[in-house]
Amino acid sequence: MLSIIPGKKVSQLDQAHIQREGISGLELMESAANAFVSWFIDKFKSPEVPIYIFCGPGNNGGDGIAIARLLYQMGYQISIIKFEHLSNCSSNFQANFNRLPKTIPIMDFDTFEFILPEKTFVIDAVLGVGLDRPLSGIYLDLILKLNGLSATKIAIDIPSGIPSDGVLVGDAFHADYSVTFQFPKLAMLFPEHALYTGEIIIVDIGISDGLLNQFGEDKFFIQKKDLAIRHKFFHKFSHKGDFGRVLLIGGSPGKVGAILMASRAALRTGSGLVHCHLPGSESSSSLVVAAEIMAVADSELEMLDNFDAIGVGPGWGIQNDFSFFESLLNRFRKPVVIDADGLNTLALYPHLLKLLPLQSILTPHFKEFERLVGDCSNHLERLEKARSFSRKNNCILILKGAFTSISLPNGKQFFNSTGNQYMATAGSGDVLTGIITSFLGQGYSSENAAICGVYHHGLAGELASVSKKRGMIASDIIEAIPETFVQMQIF
Ligand SMILES: NC(=O)C1=CN([C@@H]2O[C@H](COP(=O)(O)OP(=O)(O)OC[C@H]3O[C@@H](n4cnc5c(N)ncnc54)[C@H](O)[C@@H]3O)[C@@H](O)[C@H]2O)[C@@H](O)CC1
Ligand SMILES: Nc1ncnc2c1ncn2[C@@H]1O[C@H](COP(=O)(O)OP(=O)(O)O)[C@@H](O)[C@H]1O
Ligand SMILES: [K+]
Repeated sequence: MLSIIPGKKVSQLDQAHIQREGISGLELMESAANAFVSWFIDKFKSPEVPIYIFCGPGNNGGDGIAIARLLYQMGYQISIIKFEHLSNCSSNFQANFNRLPKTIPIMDFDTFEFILPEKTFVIDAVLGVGLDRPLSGIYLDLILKLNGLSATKIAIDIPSGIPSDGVLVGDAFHADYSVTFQFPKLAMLFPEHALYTGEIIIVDIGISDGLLNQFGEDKFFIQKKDLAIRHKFFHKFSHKGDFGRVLLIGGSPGKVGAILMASRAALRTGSGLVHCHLPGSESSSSLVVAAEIMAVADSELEMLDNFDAIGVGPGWGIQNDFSFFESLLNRFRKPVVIDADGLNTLALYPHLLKLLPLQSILTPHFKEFERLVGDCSNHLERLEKARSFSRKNNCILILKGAFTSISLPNGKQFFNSTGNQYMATAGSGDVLTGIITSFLGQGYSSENAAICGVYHHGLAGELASVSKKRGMIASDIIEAIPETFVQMQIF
């Protein structure tokens, strides 16, 4: 699992890597510059478009200088704009500066006129994780000017002005792409910064996962390679029972679709038997929900222990009479998945939280979460509250959105790397409930069900949106679930 290192520890991490590999800081900077350049030339093949690289005085600026040299040697048209007298710049900046071919134009910020051709690249190498205060003075002046340009804007490591682990105060560089070294910086995952980071590209500069883990604390970015080990594998003789018998509870007049989508998602995730309970149904014989889904009537809910996992909430309606929910939580002692109106009911009757089976999984979006814990002024506070909620209630808290976070009772937080904006469509959360319930029913631990669940859900959204884009609907995500297993070679 890729550790997200706090900004204040990055220079220690770099030092440890330098020592372990027996290389110099300059060589590490060269790796960072090479990693950036490989991405750049792969993405933008045309050397005709001029590139302006704005370099601050620290190592972020040093990266910019090294990148300038490498791209120049490949035939790109480069101009450098620097801020400080060389003697005020970091030693690796100076060393790279001295290696620049004399033919690269170098300008000082104070005399630079911001008249650029319409089609240009602007590369922000002004400030990186060394930012220690909000932008002001000439730095702010520069960033505001850059933001006004129509160029393609690329940030090195992090857009200048965004604090690596906090929330932006004032303004920052508006990047179309942020090419970040080795791991995403925490703040790049905050919704507040979406317009600043643009697309995030993580490039490898050679620091090992083991070393990252030594410097990491409790935050991780989920990657494809982390998934196989968390999955269960089935064999030729596996039978329906091995794949689990799950129950999805929800739906109410006008909102039956929500629980049906969750149920279909559970089937597509591999559940052996999927039952669906629509409250208020006296007899299951009159209920036809979908060919493969078995309807369960109120009277048939005596033997909850027959189920391997239960998911509750999609389309349920807020339960003004909480006695059914209370009895469910009292009688079913395996982890449950709670979403939507299940969460809203918990917010209304918080004493029910004490009845949650250990390691249950709650899947709120921001609004549902704030109904449970109160308003949050920013994402940092939301993440902190998610961590304490999970600890206090011994549950797994999945906070949905871009870069969905998964908080575990032991304080660890995982951030999902799959998914896209096209998933912001009615019912996609219901699909997630079905996927996670299915994994639980197949015998996955709650942690693995949550991590595999959000990853496959996001990947299904990506796959379905390839051809559908804005027209994607939640049913398309369900139909793409099988392809996620094929892509990841999980059979
Ligand atoms: N060892 C290396 O050579 C490597 C360098 N990297 C790059 O180095 C960066 C970190 O470098 P540094 O630690 O030198 O830090 P920065 O280059 O981010 O900036 C540090 C300088 O900016 C000043 N500063 C901070 N906030 C400011 C503000 N608001 N206004 C004006 N000045 C401000 C600081 O006082 C300091 O002088 C990373 O983001 C990355 O780009 C690494 O990621 C890769 C390895
Ligand atoms: N911009 C986005 N990027 C990635 N995933 C997203 C984005 N917007 C929504 N999603 C995902 O879509 C799902 C939406 O869930 P939710 O808000 O509960 O929707 P609904 O109530 O309509 O089912 C969540 O899993 C969320 O992570
Ligand atoms: K930067």
